[in-house]
Amino acid sequence: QQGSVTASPSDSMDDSYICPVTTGSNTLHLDFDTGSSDLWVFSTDTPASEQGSHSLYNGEATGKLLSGYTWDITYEDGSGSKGIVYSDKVVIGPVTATSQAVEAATSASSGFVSDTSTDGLVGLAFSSINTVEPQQQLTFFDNVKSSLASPLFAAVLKHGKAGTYDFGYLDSSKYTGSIAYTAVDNSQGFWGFTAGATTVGGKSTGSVGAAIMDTGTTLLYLPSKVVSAYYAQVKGSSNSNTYGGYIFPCSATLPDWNVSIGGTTFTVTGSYFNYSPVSSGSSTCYGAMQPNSQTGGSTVFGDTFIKGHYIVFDQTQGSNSPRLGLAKQ
Ligand SMILES: Cc1cc(CN)n(C)n1
Repeated sequence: QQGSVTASPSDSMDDSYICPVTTGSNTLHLDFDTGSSDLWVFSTDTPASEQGSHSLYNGEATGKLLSGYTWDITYEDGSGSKGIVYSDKVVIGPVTATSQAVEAATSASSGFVSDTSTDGLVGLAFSSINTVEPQQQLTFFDNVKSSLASPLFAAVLKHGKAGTYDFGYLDSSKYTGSIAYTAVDNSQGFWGFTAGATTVGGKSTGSVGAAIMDTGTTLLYLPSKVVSAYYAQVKGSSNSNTYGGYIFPCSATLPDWNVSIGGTTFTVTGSYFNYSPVSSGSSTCYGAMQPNSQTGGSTVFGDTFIKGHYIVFDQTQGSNSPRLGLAKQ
């Protein structure tokens, strides 16, 4: 099988990208996250006080309860959820997993409860970091990959408009030039890779090193040397204690940022680095490139980098030789 599902920005800042997913007989809007490995949903097992206006998965109606199984996840940004586990049919686009572990939330942190755009997450990192106990469960990709035309999926996310996640095939109409491949280190359960030299305005701004490709993270978190060298090219920028990161006048001209990955140079358009005003109506804006001290030292290529590129999460060389493919959209 193979196919595509629409990925829509959750808000005007491209905070996340959500896709329609049918779990059992209910369609929910889920955040596809290549930085985690649990498929969890708001459900009829979520306390009414926490259901908000979310669409709900009804495990009792269509699923098989995995008796005594539990899950509990905390993300890098401190958000989290936990609950019980069903096995059920999950359909994404035209791709079906017949017995997918659907993790029903019995508790979710306030950010999830109030984020009405997102009814849960689909973890697309490696199953080695799935949190279900006593028996770890497989991700949607791991469950379907042997039935896909090719064992891969591609993220084709866009700034301010709908893109897609494609499962099982490469679509040459969605990228330009050739795909540059680079080896993946999945020893920590992530799509880890090495990024190299960076430049801004023709000037070298240092090398990045080990990083993860994470569709579930909004911004681009880099070594402080690279970040300070970037904002040195942005008039009026500063690293604000008040706002916990680099800010600049919303009217500032933001230069493009270039990075070498897999022997090819990729560019993030400068305007993508204007995340949003620090508060509604402010003329001070918060940067979409921030130091990796904000992510516990991990360098994270989040949506700020991913949107505008064609990113392939690829196991065609075997599940022990995963790789990332990158191309310009
Ligand atoms: C909910 C969520 C997912 C991620 C990225 N893995 N973050 C930082 N927060």
